[in-house]
Amino acid sequence: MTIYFYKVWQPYGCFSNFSLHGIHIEGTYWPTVEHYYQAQKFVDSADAAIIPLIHAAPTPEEAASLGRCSTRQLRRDWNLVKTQIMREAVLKKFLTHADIREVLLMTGDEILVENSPTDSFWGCGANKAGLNHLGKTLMSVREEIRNLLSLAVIYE
Ligand SMILES: Nc1c(N[C@@H]2O[C@H](COP(=O)(O)O)[C@@H](O)[C@H]2O)[nH]c(=O)[nH]c1=O
Repeated sequence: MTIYFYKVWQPYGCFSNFSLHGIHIEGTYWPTVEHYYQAQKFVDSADAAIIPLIHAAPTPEEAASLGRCSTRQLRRDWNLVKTQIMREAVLKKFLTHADIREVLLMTGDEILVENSPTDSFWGCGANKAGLNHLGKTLMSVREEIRNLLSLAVIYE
């Protein structure tokens, strides 16, 4: 059975990048994956001054709104690096927080889909045929954590 998620307050809301699960990456604490992801858009770009504002945004919605401003200049390699950046952040989130790691592992081999009606890159889009890269990232992270746990048992 496919598992759909989207908003934090809906079922499986902890799979949303807007869920309030902080991550430490390279010495910096980010309040949500969304804060980190939106800030990475501007690393080494002419608009890098926005990064501390995104970092300090009081909510992930505000972080996303700052990062989505169409007049700012994104880093040139953004389309090449964004899925890897997302994977690193999502992996860190589920390695850091044991309670939601259990929720992810309990989904077994079910297909996970970000049920975004507006995003057919990270989600499935309104027609449900989108690329679902966030769902794919979560499934890949689930697999990696399972492998890490089985290695931990072997070397115990
Ligand atoms: N969950 C969720 C969203 N989806 C998230 O938006 C991000 C994509 O942003 P961008 O690349 O700037 O279009 C990505 O983290 C995706 O999972 N968007 C929302 O407006 N509200 C929400 O509750």
